[in-house]
Amino acid sequence: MENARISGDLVPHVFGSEPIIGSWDPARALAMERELASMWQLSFVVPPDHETLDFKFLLKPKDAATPCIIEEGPTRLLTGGMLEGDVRVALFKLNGDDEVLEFRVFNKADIVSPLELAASWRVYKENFQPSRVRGIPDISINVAPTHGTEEGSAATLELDLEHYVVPTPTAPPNEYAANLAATPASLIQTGALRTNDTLLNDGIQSPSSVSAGSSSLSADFDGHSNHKKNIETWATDSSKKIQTSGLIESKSVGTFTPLQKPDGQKSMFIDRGVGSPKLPKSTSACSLASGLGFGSAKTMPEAAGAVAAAAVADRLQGSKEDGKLAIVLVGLPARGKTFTAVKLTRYLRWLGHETRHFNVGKYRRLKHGANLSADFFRDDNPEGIEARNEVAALAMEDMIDWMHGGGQVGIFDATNSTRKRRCMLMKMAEGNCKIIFLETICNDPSIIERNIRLKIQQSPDYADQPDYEAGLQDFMERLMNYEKVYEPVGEGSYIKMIDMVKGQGGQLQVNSHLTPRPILLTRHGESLHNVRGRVGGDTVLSEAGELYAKKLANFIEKRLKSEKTATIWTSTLQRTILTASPILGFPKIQWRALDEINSGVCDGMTYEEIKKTMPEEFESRSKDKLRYRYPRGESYLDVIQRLEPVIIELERQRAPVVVISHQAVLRALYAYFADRPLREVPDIEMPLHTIIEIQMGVTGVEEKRYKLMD
Ligand SMILES: Nc1ncnc2c1ncn2[C@@H]1O[C@H](COP(=O)(O)OP(=O)(O)O)[C@@H](O)[C@H]1O
Ligand SMILES: O=P(O)(O)OC[C@H]1O[C@@](CO)(OP(=O)(O)O)[C@@H](O)[C@@H]1O
Repeated sequence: MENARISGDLVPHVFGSEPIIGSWDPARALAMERELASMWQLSFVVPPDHETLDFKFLLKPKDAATPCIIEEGPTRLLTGGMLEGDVRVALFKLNGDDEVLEFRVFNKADIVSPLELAASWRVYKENFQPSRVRGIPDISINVAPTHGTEEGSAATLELDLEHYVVPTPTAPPNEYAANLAATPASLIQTGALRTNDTLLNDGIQSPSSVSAGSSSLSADFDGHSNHKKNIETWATDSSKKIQTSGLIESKSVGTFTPLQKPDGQKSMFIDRGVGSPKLPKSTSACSLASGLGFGSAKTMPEAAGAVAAAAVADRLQGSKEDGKLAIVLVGLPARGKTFTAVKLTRYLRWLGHETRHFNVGKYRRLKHGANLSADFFRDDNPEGIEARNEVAALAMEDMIDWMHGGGQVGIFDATNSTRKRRCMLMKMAEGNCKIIFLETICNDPSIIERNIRLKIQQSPDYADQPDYEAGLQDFMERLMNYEKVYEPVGEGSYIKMIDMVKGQGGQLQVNSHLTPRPILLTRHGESLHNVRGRVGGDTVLSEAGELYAKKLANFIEKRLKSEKTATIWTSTLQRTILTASPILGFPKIQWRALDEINSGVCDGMTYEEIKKTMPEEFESRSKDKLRYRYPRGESYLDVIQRLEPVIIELERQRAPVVVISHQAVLRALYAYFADRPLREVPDIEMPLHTIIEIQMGVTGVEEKRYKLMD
């Protein structure tokens, strides 16, 4: 709606037939947002086949005591996202009809993708119903600002967003960035580098044409682009960085290959072993893209499997200190191995593992150049096979050397498409590191086609190939050569990611010798408040509670005696800390997130007292115990939300954990492992003096209960 004259103390609203717009209650109308000085807007998602939405506009004065002003004329009807009939102006009579305010009305409907629609509508429909019980609503949508929005503050916002652009603070040099492109030591030491490729190295050794740390590079790119560039090489300590104009992705050093730019200029492409976005090379590439309907392709969902695989590898890895793990990718070309390797590297680093990505394709290009035809990859080309195995071995040597130097998880990125090759790698790993194979399998032709197009556009292998079709032809031949000899993984520890690339569906098959480890859940020993039936509080243990604490310590000593290590987690309330105190020999960690549900104003009361003194609270809680939030306290939903980091940490633990916590908290934790639905959480049986053992094997979750005393 638009009206240049409206003053700030009348806020346009929408009200009508659906609960989201107040079910015809002006007091619960939905406020419109001020887009511009004179434009107010409200946008929301409705299913395409939604029942007709009846609504009207109304103006709500800031002062709640003043009545709303409802627009003149019949109810407006919204069907399929569009207004029925003519979009008439909205007329409001003010000051006893002496004045009429007129708004122009605009209506625009966009189709949002089924994914976005389903996500937003389902989430609203199912989970985020405004809480119907006493207490603060779980969410409130578009509540009109109650204070502090001075008159027209939004209107003063400059529309030209560039006006607000500030320089991005420069991040300190990141030694990881060089990782992907650092020129492999094994190739430099063996002098195996191609001579006519000009190399910037990481300062280990400088080929004649470039002196490490030189401030300029004279490179012979096809003769006619022999020009000086202001460039600094990137020394191993990455203290220096490349500064130059015209370079693409100058975040790392590596081989430079001239890149065809549309205006015929030569610039330099850096081979980091991973594709980096480049300008399309020829119209055919564009037409193919649009032909595949990728013209408007949004970014594809992240490789979900990579994170899942990392979680498995993270558990396989064992305690961070001494584990060495090689994650060896397996898969045909264009199955997203490198894409997955990059995500895996980033995620495992985030988990705290010293991780590095070794891309064998990069070794091959460095040693044999980036312009090898499909023949090089034929299974009846002995030189090709010899050369490919040699660079794979060189990469594996580098990885093992790196591990001896402190590296923990190496991501070995190559097709590794035969049992013979994988056997060679397992032999090299013996005594140096564990190996887990990560096979990416993609059966979706549209994804494969998309990957191939991107590969030819982005891969260093085709950086010199100006003709997209020729590149495509060659790559398809290369693919055929690999398909002829490809042997799926069936040996050792492995994870198969099957069609997981779209982030929807697909499956992860894990065959690895993950030693399952137990998680022991138990409430604290009986507390003085438990004896008196009082909730919350922070009381000490009763005599029975103290006896339980001793029995628990004996139990844990026996149950975990074969474990190298374990940890004891408690809340910050003394009834759990006192329960843990007799346990010896294991580190104890106090989590505030494990504190009992906060009963707010009811803390320390019995249920009888609550029922007598706050009947409406008691009534509300018994009606919806999941969503009910104690005044100035928490709901079970609040407890569940604050337990997410605990769950993530429990999933990552490789050693047993003993969780000593509280009734409500343990109901929520147990529901996660036992896969119980949300609505059951507040009523799950969680008796005192009982230990629930959860065994998290690869096949699923087993449970066992020990009742140590009544
Ligand atoms: N899940 C994905 N989402 C988006 N792009 C992807 C995905 N997987 C692969 N790609 C793109 O497809 C191309 C081929 O993937 P790549 O990882 O290089 O395959 P491989 O290493 O198996 O040969 C690359 O340009 C990559 O960016
Ligand atoms: O949600 P309900 O069933 O009230 O159970 C939670 C209550 O359990 C109690 C005991 O009544 O927990 P705990 O003793 O395990 O700390 C109270 O502190 C807590 O408010």
